Amino acid sequence: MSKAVAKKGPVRALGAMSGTSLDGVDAAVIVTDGLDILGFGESDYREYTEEERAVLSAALGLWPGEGEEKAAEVVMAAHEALLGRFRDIDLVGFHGQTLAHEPRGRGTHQVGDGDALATALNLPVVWDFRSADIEMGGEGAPLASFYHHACARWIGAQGPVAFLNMGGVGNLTWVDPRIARPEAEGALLSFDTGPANAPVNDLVWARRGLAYDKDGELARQGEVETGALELFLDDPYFSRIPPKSLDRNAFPEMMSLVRELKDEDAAATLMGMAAAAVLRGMEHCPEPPEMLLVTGGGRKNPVLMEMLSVSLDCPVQPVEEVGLDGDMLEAQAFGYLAVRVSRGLPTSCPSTTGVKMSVGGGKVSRP
Ligand SMILES: Nc1ncnc2c1ncn2[C@@H]1O[C@H](COP(=O)(O)OP(=O)(O)OP(=O)(O)O)[C@@H](O)[C@H]1O
Ligand SMILES: CC(=O)N[C@H]1[C@@H]2OC[C@@H](O2)[C@@H](O)[C@@H]1O[C@H](C)C(=O)O
Repeated sequence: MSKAVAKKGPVRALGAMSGTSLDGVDAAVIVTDGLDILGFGESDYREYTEEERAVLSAALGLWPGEGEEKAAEVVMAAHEALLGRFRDIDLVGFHGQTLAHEPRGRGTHQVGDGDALATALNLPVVWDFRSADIEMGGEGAPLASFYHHACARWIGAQGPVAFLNMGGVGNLTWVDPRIARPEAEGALLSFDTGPANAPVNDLVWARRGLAYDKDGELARQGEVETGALELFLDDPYFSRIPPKSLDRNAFPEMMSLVRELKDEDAAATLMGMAAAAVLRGMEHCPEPPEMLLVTGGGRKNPVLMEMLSVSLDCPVQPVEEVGLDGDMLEAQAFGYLAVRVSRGLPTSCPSTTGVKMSVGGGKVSRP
């Protein structure tokens, strides 16, 4: 093991996440011993160009060997350029780009090669975080849950809180910080709530050539079509007991449900579906959280935040309200998880992914 990974105290880990909304790569430094957050460092972002996004979008659903080379090139070039800007890094946590996710079938596929990245950066790289969990019967997602537990302790939460990540897909982690170890029974419950921003992005791209509905401007002018919403909520996914996870395009019927609607109503309805999926998800919490802390791009959408606030009994706040960075939380999570993997600590457990027993997923590649 390289000296940097083996050293005992805190390390400066660089986490990188290329999420399901296909907007770009986030990278952030976190200082941690794999248990506690000891500090935060620099962060940076590399947006995908329109051409790159088109390549990634066309590769969604592909499995290894099915012609994903172009997507791999896009992902690797973006990561090498972005991660090369950072200095004094001990270890990299590289999530890659999820192209396909079928935990009960073919597994999960994040494109990107950790071996090649380790060589390019001359640093140890932890990657392929999800496969081991799936091999042991888990969903392979969500994985940020253990980091959310560290966040809840870092903000000094005294009772249960919930983290909601509204990226392309939504995921929720209920945390009881009074239980010190995340893998201990009762400390965590996590699962994907449903589609979040991805359907609205797809809609405004197809109809208006926009990457996303900025500040919910389009949705704000429309009305939620309740018939479509009810049909969407009939899907058995929402009553399934968590843990559970989703592929980005797991609800293809959403688009046909709004096909006949004018742009404003279609955007409002898709946003309403994302919010309603969260409300259904909240019903699975073991006890009501003291607050819902929202991370990911969706927290910047006032229409979505309003939909959540009016329907939930607890305060709904962006994570910035408690001193965290909602643009970088997932990137930090994969830095934190990389340190855990390098130290043999678990990264998921039965209540976060449904895995049979706690598991530390992830390969370590050295330069
Ligand atoms: N000002 C804004 N108004 C409305 N929506 C926004 C705004 N800013 C960001 N978003 C939405 O958030 C998305 C990006 O979110 P984020 O970066 O959290 O996604 P991700 O990391 O790709 O996803 P995931 O967490 O699912 O992997 C954008 O594609 C857009 O839909
Ligand atoms: C398979 C996969 O990449 N899943 C992502 C996706 O994006 C959000 C949601 O679906 C979550 O399950 C996960 O990412 C977060 C960061 C996680 O693993 O916690």
